[in-house]
Amino acid sequence: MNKISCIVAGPRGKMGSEALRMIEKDDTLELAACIDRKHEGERVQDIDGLPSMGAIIYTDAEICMQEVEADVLIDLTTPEYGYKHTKLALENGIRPVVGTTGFSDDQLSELRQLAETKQLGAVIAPNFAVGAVLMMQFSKWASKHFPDVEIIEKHHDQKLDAPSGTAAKTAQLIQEEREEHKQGHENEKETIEGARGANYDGMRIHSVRLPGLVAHQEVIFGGLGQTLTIKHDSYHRESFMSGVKLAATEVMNLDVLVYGLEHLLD
Ligand SMILES: NC(=O)C1=CN([C@@H]2O[C@H](COP(=O)(O)OP(=O)(O)OC[C@H]3O[C@@H](n4cnc5c(N)ncnc54)[C@H](OP(=O)(O)O)[C@@H]3O)[C@@H](O)[C@H]2O)C=CC1
Ligand SMILES: O=C(O)C1=N[C@H](C(=O)O)C[C@H](O)C1
Repeated sequence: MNKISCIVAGPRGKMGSEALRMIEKDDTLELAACIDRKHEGERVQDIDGLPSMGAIIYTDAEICMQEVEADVLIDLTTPEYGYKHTKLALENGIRPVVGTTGFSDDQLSELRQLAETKQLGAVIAPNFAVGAVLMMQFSKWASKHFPDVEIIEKHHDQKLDAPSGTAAKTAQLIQEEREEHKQGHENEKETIEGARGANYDGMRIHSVRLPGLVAHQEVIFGGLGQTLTIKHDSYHRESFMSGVKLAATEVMNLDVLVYGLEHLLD
């Protein structure tokens, strides 16, 4: 069986380097090339801290995607470049698997449309950890019975986007499930701006950023005389890798863009 050949964008990053280690050990995936901001023309194995892999690094994403024969782009970069890389991949017949968070709704719609026009599979997943996907699904279900809900997400202090992609996706899933609902006191006033967090359709999202954290989320539901808390913790970035592999495998059988790993799980 042919291996699925992958380009990884962001190979020196916390997630990108973990993805390289996963691909190195995997029998079904292989690394075709990397896209980085530095190290043009060098090999992955020549970069400190990266696995011993011979793939070449490109700093120009367009040239990379035109020159390298690859099935899948795995993007783990920044919102700005992740969006550009995803678009380029679709334009060059390469299926994107995107973990990068922080895309706007308009960007997601545009990419969905492009994938449809090209009839090319794409997976954009704000969280590749199976436990986090279940946490989001359980939260969606719970909101049917407990419409009063707040989300607390906690991440390492190097994270660029807030709220996290996972929190935004959780809020969207809850919005789809619960009836139209106003929560909290109608005369509530913040005496310090931002005290009540971000407002997504009346749901509050609180973003904590601290060294020592990896990726954590609690969804708290309040009812009469009770609360329900649904919580997930990623303590290590290995937690995301079975999801990255699943997406890189399943994207080969898709001809549309799917948003969220839940679409690929039984
Ligand atoms: N879906 C999921 O399950 C998960 C998603 N994420 C998301 O993945 C993304 C990356 O996270 P993380 O690894 O923690 O972040 P890091 O900052 O550790 O890594 C990002 C990497 O991308 C590189 N980069 C920046 N611009 C470019 C470019 N133009 N071309 C190629 N590489 C570039 C950075 O280089 P430099 O250091 O030089 O700036 C850096 O090495 C974030 O959006 C995060 O939210 C994170 C964890 C899980
Ligand atoms: O930046 C991170 O670290 C993470 N980002 C994703 C998000 O924004 O939800 C997934 C996970 O929470 C880790």
